[in-house]
Amino acid sequence: MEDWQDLLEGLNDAQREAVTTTEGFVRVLAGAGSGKTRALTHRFAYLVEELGILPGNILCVTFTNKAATEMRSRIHALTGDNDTGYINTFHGFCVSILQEDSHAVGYPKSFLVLDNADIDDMLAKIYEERGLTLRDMTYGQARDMFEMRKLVQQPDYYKELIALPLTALKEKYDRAQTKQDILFYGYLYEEKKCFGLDYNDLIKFSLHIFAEHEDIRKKWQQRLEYIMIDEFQDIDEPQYRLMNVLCGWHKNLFVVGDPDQTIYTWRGASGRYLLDFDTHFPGTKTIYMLENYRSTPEILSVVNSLIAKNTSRIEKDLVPVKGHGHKVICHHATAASEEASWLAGEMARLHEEGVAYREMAVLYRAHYITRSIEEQLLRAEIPYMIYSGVQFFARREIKDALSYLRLLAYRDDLSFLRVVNVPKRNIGQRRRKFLTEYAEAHEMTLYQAMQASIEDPIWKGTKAREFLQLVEGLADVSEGASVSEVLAEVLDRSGYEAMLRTEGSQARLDNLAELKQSVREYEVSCGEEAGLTDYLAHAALFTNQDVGDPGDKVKLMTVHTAKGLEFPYVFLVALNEGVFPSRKTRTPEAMEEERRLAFVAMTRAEKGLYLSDAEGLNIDGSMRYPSRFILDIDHALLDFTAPLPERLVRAARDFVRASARRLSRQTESLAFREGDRVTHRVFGDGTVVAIDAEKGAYVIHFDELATNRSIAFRAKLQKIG
Ligand SMILES: Nc1ncnc2c1ncn2[C@@H]1O[C@H](COP(=O)(O)OP(=O)(O)OP(=O)(O)O)[C@@H](O)[C@H]1O
Repeated sequence: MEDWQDLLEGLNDAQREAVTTTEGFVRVLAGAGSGKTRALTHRFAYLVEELGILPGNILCVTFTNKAATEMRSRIHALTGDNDTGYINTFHGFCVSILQEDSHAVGYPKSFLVLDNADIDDMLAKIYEERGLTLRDMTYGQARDMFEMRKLVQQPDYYKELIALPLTALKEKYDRAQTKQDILFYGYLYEEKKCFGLDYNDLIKFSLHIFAEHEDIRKKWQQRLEYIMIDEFQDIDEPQYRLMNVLCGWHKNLFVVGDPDQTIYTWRGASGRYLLDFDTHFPGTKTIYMLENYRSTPEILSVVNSLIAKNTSRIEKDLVPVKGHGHKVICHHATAASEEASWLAGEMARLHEEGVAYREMAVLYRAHYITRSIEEQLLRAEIPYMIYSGVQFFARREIKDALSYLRLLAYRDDLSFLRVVNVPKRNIGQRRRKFLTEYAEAHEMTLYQAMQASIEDPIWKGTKAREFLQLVEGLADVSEGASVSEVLAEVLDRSGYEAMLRTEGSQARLDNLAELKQSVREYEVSCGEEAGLTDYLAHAALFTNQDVGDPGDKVKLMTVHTAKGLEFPYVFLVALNEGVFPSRKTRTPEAMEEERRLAFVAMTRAEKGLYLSDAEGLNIDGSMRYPSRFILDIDHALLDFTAPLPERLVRAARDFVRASARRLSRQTESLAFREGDRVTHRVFGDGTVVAIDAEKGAYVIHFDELATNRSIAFRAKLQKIG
C-alpha cells in the first residue's frame, strides 16, 4: 500500500485518475506543460509495480526517440528493472515487430533499416547505371518522390516489393522508361537486394503481416495487454491503423494529446483522431488536464491570448500553478542584425545574473534564420549548439562508423561499399566494378565476391586482403563484447580514427566521441536488449536530439524540433510575416497550424519568454511586417522594450487583413483539395500536393513529370479515382 502511495505522490487529481484508470479506452485531453509525460511515466510504473503487469506486455509509443529514451530511464529508475518493455516511436516498435516476424514476408532477421544516407548511396548507384544527373532530379527530390509514391500514388507498392523475386524487380527497373519509374524501381530493387526497409516500409510491412497472418497478429495483440500513446494529436493514418489492430484483443488503450499542439498535418497527421476518439471507441473515458506546471502566469496569459484567436478549436485555457515571474518581453528591431545583437545582449545579461547558457534556447520557424544570430553569438562569445541541420546520425563519420558495425553484423553490400575504401585501401571504381560484376555473375554479396576472388591479380597493390582480415578479426572480437567495445575496436583497428587525426579533423573526432557516449547510454538504458543487431536496427531511427548533453551552451532549434521539450528561458525570434507565419502558408487551416506552432514555441518557456521581430525584406523580396501572432496577443500582457511604431502596426494589420481575405476567398470555392488525384489534358494524371492561394494555383505532382507544376485554378482539371 505504501509503494502505491509513493507512486501517486506529487501527482494532481487528474494525473492520478489518468494513472489509476488502467482498463478500457481512456483519452486524456491535456494542455501544454500539464504533466502528460509525467502521468504517462507514472502510469507505466503503476501498471508494473501495483498491478504486476510485465513490462514486456506494455507498449508505450512516444513521438520522438528522445522522449522514449527519457521514459526508459525513468521507468528503469522507478522499477529498477532492466526490462523496460516496448517504449518506442511507432517506427521503432515496427522494427521490434519485424525483428521477430519478418520471416512472414520472406525477409531475414538481418534486414536493414535505411536512413537518408543509405537511400542516397543507392541513388548514386542508380544515377550512375542509368546516366542520370542531379540536374534531372536532386537526391532530396528523389526521396520526396519515393515518399509521395509510397504514401499517395502507389500505396500498394509494398505488395510488389514483398512478392516479386529480385530478378523480376530488376526487370521492372531495366524496362522502366520514365525518370520516375527508373528511380522508383531502381530503388525498390536496391532495397530488396539488401533487405533494406525505409520508414514507410516499416509500417506498411507490419500492417501487411498483421493482415495476412492471423496467428502473428493475435500473438502481438495478446502480448500487448496495455497500450499507451503520447502526442496523439499528431498521429497519421497508417499509425492509427496499426494502433487499431494492436489494441484489438485486450482493448486497453490510453491516449494523451493536446489538440492545440497539432503541428504535423503537413506530413499527413490529423488532429481528428484525438477529437473523434470517443466516437470510434464507445465507452471512452475522457480526462482533462489543464493545470500548467511549467510556465509562469505571465507566460500563460500570453499563450492563452494567442491561441484563442484560432477559430476551429475546443476552447480551453491553461491554468497556472507556478508563482509569478516577469512579464513577457517583446522587442522590435529595425534590422535582423540588430535583433540578433539585442538577443546576444540579453543572453549575456542573464548569464551575468547567474543563468547557465544551457538554460536558454533560441527557437525559430526555419533554419535560414540562424545566420545573423550565429554571427552575433560568435561575436559575443556565447557558446551555442544548433540542433539538427545535418542530423547527427547522418554525418559522414557517424555513418561510416555505423557502416563498419553493420558490415560486421550483416556483411551487406551497402555498408561494404561505404567503408571498403575508407580509409584508402586503393580499391577504386575499377575494382569496385569488377566486384559488382563478379557478385552478379555468381549471385553473391560483394563481400563474398571479394573473398572468392582474393587471389585474382586485380587485388595486387591493394589492401583487400587486410580488409577481409580486419572484418573477420573484428567479427571474432564482437562475439560476447558490448557494442561500445566493438565500436572502439573498429575505429582503432580500421585506422579510421588515425585517418581523422592525420587530417586534423577535430570536429569529426569529437562527433565520434559523442557517438561512443551515446552508445554507452543506449547500453545502460536498454539493459539486456543491447546487442549489436538491436542497436543497429534502432540506430537508423535516431536523430541528433538523441545525443547527450553538449555542455553549457545555448540551444538553437526550430519549433518543430522543440516539441515536447522545455527550457527556463526561450527566445522566439523572427516573428515576422513571411517568416512566422511562413510565407508558404496557403490556406486558413494552415494558418491555424502556424498559430499552433507559435503556441508550441511559447509554451516551452518556464521562467522567461522573449519575443522579437525585425524589419527588412524577406527572401522573396516582400516587406517584413511584425507577425500577426504578436498582434494577436493582448498588448497589455507584453513588456515592449520600446513602443511599436503606430504606423507600422497599422500597416501590419492592413497586410494581415488583406492576406486573410485572400486565403479564404481563394480556398472557399476550390474544386480540389490536397491529395486529390486529377487529370490534365496535356500532363496526364497527377496528385495535388499543395494549394498556392497566393499565386492562385494548385501545385501538382504529375506522374510523368520530374518536377511539380503550378496549374492555375482556372485551368480545366478533372478529378479521378
Ligand atoms: N503534479 C506535478 N507537480 C509538480 N510539477 C509537475 C507535476 N506534473 C508535471 N510537473 C512538471 O511540469 C513540467 C511539464 O510536465 P511534462 O513535461 O510532463 O508536460 P507535458 O504535458 O508533456 O508538456 P507539453 O505537452 O507542453 O510538452 C515538467 O517540468 C514536470 O516536471
